[in-house]
Amino acid sequence: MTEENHSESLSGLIRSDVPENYRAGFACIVGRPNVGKSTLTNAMVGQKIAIMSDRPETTRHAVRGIVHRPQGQIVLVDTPGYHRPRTLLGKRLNDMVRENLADVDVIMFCLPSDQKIGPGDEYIAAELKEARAPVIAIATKTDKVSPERLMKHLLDIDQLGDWAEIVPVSGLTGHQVDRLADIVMSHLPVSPPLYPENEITDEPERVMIAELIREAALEGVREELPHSLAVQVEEIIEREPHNAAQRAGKEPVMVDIHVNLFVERDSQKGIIIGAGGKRLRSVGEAARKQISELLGRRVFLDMHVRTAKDWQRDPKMLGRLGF
Ligand SMILES: Nc1nc2c(ncn2[C@@H]2O[C@H](COP(=O)(O)OP(=O)(O)OP(=O)(O)O)[C@@H](O)[C@H]2O)c(=O)[nH]1
Repeated sequence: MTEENHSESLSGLIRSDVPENYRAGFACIVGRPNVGKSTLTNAMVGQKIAIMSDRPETTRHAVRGIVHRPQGQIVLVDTPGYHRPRTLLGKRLNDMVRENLADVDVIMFCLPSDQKIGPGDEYIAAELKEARAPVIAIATKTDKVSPERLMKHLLDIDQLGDWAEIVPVSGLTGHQVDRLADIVMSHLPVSPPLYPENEITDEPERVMIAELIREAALEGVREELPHSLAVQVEEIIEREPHNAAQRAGKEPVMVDIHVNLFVERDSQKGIIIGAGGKRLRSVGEAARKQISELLGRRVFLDMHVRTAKDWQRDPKMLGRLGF
């Protein structure tokens, strides 16, 4: 995005107390699955937004976090990562990544320190050669390796491409995260703030709710349900106020959230639901707590498990599920 674009669309947000050389813009985090993109996003933003997991390919949406600093603002786009496309879903994910890359001011490329650079990283490095934006190569998970191993990794990264900077960080301990934010900021255009200061994400609540439920539902059964679960938040309905504080708008009213969990085969329904519905109840309880925290109000969660055969290959179904 150019400086002109920023100031055109954001003239309404210019504030008098913004420093003269304030910078703001878009940054995108790329890398293979499981390299620490979500953890780094959360560390930079300072609040849990992206969904973390021990398993690859959970970040299916371009969740944005916003990093606020006195001297600037970084709008982070956490991408799903590159996949060699096998299904329509895989292809859409790659398209999303490309679209994001075309539109950012800085690209952050994560390469985990505890793993050697491999074909997956080389594939992404080759794609990034086409990018217009400067690329900052990041050695992630530095807390997991010795200084010697880290040094070797940094040299390997240097050999892999032409980077604006190479920065080692640990999203887990926070080591060097502030420095990384400063470096990213220095590559952004001079621009007024793009978002109000209290905003940490512009991702629709619906998507975040769906991600939280999907995470809870996959807990412990990922082996059986690798990529066959999709979550659709059908409706979010506010209840009538039930006390004086709620009527006066001093306390948020409770919300009912209606959700569909789609699996590909009937046999997979049982895995999600569990004997006598026991598992689904505990999934609901775990997700409800997190959603309640996210929305800052009490939540009633109504979940239905349904079969949608081959949803990953059906464009209409993918559209309905937000892909
Ligand atoms: N020790 C250590 N572990 C980390 C660090 N960053 C991430 N991890 C772990 O690595 C795993 C994957 O991290 P994520 O942040 O989910 O990785 P991702 O790249 O967003 O993964 P996808 O969403 O699958 O693309 C999780 O178990 C994290 O706890 C780090 O700095 N240090």
